[in-house]
Amino acid sequence: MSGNTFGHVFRVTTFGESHGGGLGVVVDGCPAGHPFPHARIAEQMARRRPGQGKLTSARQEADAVQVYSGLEPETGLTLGTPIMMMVGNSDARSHHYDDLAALYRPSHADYTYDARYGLRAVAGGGRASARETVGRVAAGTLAEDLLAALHGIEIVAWVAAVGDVVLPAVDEATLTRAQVDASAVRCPEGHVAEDMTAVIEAARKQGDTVGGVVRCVVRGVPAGWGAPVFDKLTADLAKAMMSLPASRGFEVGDGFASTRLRGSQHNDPFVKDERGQVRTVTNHSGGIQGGISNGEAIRLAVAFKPVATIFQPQQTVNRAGEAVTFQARGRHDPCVLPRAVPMVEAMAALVLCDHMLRARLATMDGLRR
Ligand SMILES: Cc1cc2nc3c(=O)[nH]c(=O)nc-3n(C[C@H](O)[C@H](O)[C@H](O)COP(=O)(O)O)c2cc1C
Repeated sequence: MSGNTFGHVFRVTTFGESHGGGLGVVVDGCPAGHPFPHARIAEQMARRRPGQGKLTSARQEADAVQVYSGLEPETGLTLGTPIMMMVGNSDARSHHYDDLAALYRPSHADYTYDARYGLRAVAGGGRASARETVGRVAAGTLAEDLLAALHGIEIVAWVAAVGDVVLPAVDEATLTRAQVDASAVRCPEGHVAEDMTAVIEAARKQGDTVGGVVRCVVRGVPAGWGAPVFDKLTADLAKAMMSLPASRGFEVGDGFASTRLRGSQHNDPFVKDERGQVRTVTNHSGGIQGGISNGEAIRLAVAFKPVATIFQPQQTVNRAGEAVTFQARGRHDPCVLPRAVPMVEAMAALVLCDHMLRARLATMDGLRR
């Protein structure tokens, strides 16, 4: 397996390199008859793209998605056949990467790609570049649109920490993308967003980078999605999030903080609500128990590292193993957190859409039309 495909029923294969002809995705397993969400995909692609201001890489890419297959031309409905989406690369400055063929950037993927394949696409970092996520965000937004249409599901991610600046809490029941996008850093609390911006600006001026945490809530997932052993929702979400470039940690519910609680504090008591629905009073579990959704909001967090490309001299070795000093050039993100927000939303949508379709195949009721 090459590791370019994700999902079981709703399957995506991404393709393309950062400085090649373009990048995209083939989606296989999308149900027929769904109105293709062109506008929604364009919106999420705009939130993902570089060139959004001083906090992101200055590379200018329009990232307009072309759809090559899988839609009925007259109606724009999905045909149930593979959907191929692609964006071109127009602002690649490959000469900035000339030195990199012969040396290994510290904490980037040059050495490990060489170790794995014996060669690599040097310019722009090839598939190690976050440009690979173009295909994920396009496919994830289609998945999100299916989840919204069939179950009214809403997915909202936000920047919850940058360096030492931490957003204490938000109202996860009502938070909207508009509130998240009120600041360029994508933190919904104004004064915290300002502090985060200052930290990113300071890092950028020092030629350095800074990491942080994206949190995400998924509202409206019914009880009963997931699988009990290997393909637990927790496990699939962990794999999805940890497949994002620069991700270094993953939590569901209270995550690592749950280790500081007693069972008596962490347990989520069950009650029946006014509609006779089984609910929990609290949601420390993050909406998943035994690998299966319990009908509460799914709450997760992803930690992103301070990315590798800093504009300071660094010690490394070349392909011959000789010690050299490396000085980066080009356009890079001083902090990837604001752009990671739509990527986390997309990966959550891909996992949940796959499990929505799998849940339908799991029972006789789901199979009856
Ligand atoms: C939105 C986003 C933007 C990124 N931009 C850069 C960048 O400008 N420079 C860089 O060195 N790494 C960047 N990265 C991270 C690299 O793609 C990643 O660190 C590299 O592939 C090595 O993989 P690893 O960090 O997951 O081990 C970015 C990641 C994300 C999510």
